[in-house]
Amino acid sequence: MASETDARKFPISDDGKFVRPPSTFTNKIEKGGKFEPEKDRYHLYVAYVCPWAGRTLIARNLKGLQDIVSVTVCSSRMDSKGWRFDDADPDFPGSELDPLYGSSHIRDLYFKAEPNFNGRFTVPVLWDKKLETIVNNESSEIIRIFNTAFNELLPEEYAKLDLYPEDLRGEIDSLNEWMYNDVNNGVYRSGFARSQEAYEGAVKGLFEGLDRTEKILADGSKTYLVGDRLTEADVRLFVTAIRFDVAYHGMFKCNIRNIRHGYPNINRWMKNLYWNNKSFSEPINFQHIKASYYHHPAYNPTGIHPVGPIPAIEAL
Ligand SMILES: N[C@@H](CCC(=O)N[C@@H](CS)C(=O)NCC(=O)O)C(=O)O
Repeated sequence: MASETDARKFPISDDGKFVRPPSTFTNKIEKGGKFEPEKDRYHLYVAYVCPWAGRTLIARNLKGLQDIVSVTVCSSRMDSKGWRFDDADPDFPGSELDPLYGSSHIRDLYFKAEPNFNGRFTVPVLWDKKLETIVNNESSEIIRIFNTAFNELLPEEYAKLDLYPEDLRGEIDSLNEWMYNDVNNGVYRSGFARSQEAYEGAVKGLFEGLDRTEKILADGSKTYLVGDRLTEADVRLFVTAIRFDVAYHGMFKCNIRNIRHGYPNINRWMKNLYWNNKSFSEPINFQHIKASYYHHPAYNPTGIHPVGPIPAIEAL
């Protein structure tokens, strides 16, 4: 794998495939552990463009953690040092300053946590204000932390919401596995492929994954993916589905079909979550999503981003 210094260049294998590196901070928050569940101790750094960060924002809302875990939104336009805060991209609306250290870039936090850090400077970042370090930078783990770690500090209605219920774990795990590879990461494997063959392999797998998802949701016009309850599986698919027509269809050449015309059941399921549940719609910023995906000099040198689709998501 080529070594990459510019944060906007993504890891590519010799045959042109996009290969997502594993996350590097994978601690838990738990009673009696290094990271104890406490109010006002943890801070989440995100970019609205990022679906992985989007998972954590939705889970934070669903679990009512807004007063327990604070959030900072950085600009959705990277530069050569990666994600930047408002002072490094002041013209970008809706981005914020780093309230903890006044950092200019997300990478400053990685170096604060680990001076010799040599991985990728990704969002989301779950930061510990007490020990001044990164707790976890893997969204699938952060949403599980949010699901359980703070339950004792939460009112009953939020504590009892379980996004990963014991009786559905087997089904959720097996769905997560192919859905991550084919769909959630499939859009990136299509968009960041550097050979025709790698792109075609990824995009075919992606649409097979969407076809499979469509069938699951068609079964009795299901409201949720697994069982009859909202689970993390819905959160994980939603963040990809909501970006699909707006960004992946065009920028990542995922254009065999789109969601609104090609997948009526995914569209119905997505619209229901977006329009009927504020936890899902609140962290969706279509302006950031478009501005960022189309802000890749290597893939879109003019930086012009498309006007459509209009509307970004259809009405119910
Ligand atoms: N496994 C990570 C992936 C996070 C990730 O790749 N985030 C992207 C933004 S969508 C990122 O920050 N990329 C910056 C880079 O790779 O330099 C997770 O799910 O949290």
